[in-house]
Amino acid sequence: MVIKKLSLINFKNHSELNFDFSAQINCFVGNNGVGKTNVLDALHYLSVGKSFLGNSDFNNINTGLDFFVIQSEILNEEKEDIIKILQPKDSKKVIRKNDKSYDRLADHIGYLPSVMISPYDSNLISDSGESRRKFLDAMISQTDSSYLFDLIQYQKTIQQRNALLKYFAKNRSFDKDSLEIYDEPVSTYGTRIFEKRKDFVRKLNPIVQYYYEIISGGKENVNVIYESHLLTENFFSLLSQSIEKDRVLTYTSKGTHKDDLLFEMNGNSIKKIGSQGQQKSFLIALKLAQINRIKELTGKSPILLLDDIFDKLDDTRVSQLIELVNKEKFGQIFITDTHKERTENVVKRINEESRIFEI
Ligand SMILES: Nc1ncnc2c1ncn2[C@@H]1O[C@H](COP(=O)(O)OP(=O)(O)OP(=O)(O)O)[C@@H](O)[C@H]1O
Repeated sequence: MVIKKLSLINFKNHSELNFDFSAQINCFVGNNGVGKTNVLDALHYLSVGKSFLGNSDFNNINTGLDFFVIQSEILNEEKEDIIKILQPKDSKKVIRKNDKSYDRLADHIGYLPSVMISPYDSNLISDSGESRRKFLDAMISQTDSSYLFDLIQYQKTIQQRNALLKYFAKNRSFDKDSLEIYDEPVSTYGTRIFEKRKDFVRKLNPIVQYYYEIISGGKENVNVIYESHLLTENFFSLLSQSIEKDRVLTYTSKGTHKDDLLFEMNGNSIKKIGSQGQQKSFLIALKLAQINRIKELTGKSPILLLDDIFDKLDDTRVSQLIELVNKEKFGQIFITDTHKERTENVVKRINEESRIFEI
């Protein structure tokens, strides 16, 4: 997949902006706040239909205006597709491929896989389990559309079960049989999600270790560990054991919606003992492993979005990363940087065709 052209209208701070991309490396350079990351965010929209910053779509319309449009020409093997995303200020977002609207956003996921490496990745280490679960889900969804379907159904069913628990609490009543109606669907969707997450992390971990060793020069040993209540108990017994607790809490306390990823360095939590540089290297290794898995599972090279990547890494780590990017033949790459010269030097060292855009 190669993004050949991109046009933005009223997207964030850009009134109108057009790009003709290189099939290999594209760099956006300019001062702080000129809108470089916003261009990467537009590319992220093309991939998964939403902002990577988690903003509501309406907030991404240039302030005070009525709509935004992101349009792109994408080379999909031999043929060219036009992807258009339109967000009016007072109605639903529309995503079209070659003039045909998708019924559901989920149908578009996986068409143009992407991996973003950004300063916000540090939230993956510092935030609660929810952001790591979202990361894991986004990663698997890009390679497996039935996973996304199971996830949506699972979340709906858990919401319904929680609503019933709240209804019981409000009405000072309880009916175990009605609650147990949810056991079957929760268990079916949840167990499938669990199996896929477990398998994905099992295969991801050695690749993270491989990349971390290259980036860090083999100094520390890292691990990605999958944590789930389902590792020790099946779903039916989890639900029946926690029924009294759920009744008091008025929500479902056990299940795959509580899964987490543990990031370790030399057997300790990386959050506690990792320096900023080590954490950043780990996150890059994690993302490179993500690219590797997506490539293996879909046969597509995901587009790589590198936001401010060179800021916190020392020169050796930057060189190692560049060598890696060079050697592994990643897909199309988009980089932002405030230093034009640094970008030019980096790009020179990578033996690929490139374009630099001053924003
Ligand atoms: N909906 C919007 N309408 C107008 N401007 C917006 C909107 N959303 C964000 N912006 C502007 O976009 C700018 C930030 O853009 P962005 O984060 O892409 O900058 P950047 O070039 O990556 O900066 P840095 O080098 O600091 O990371 C800010 O000036 C912000 O006010």
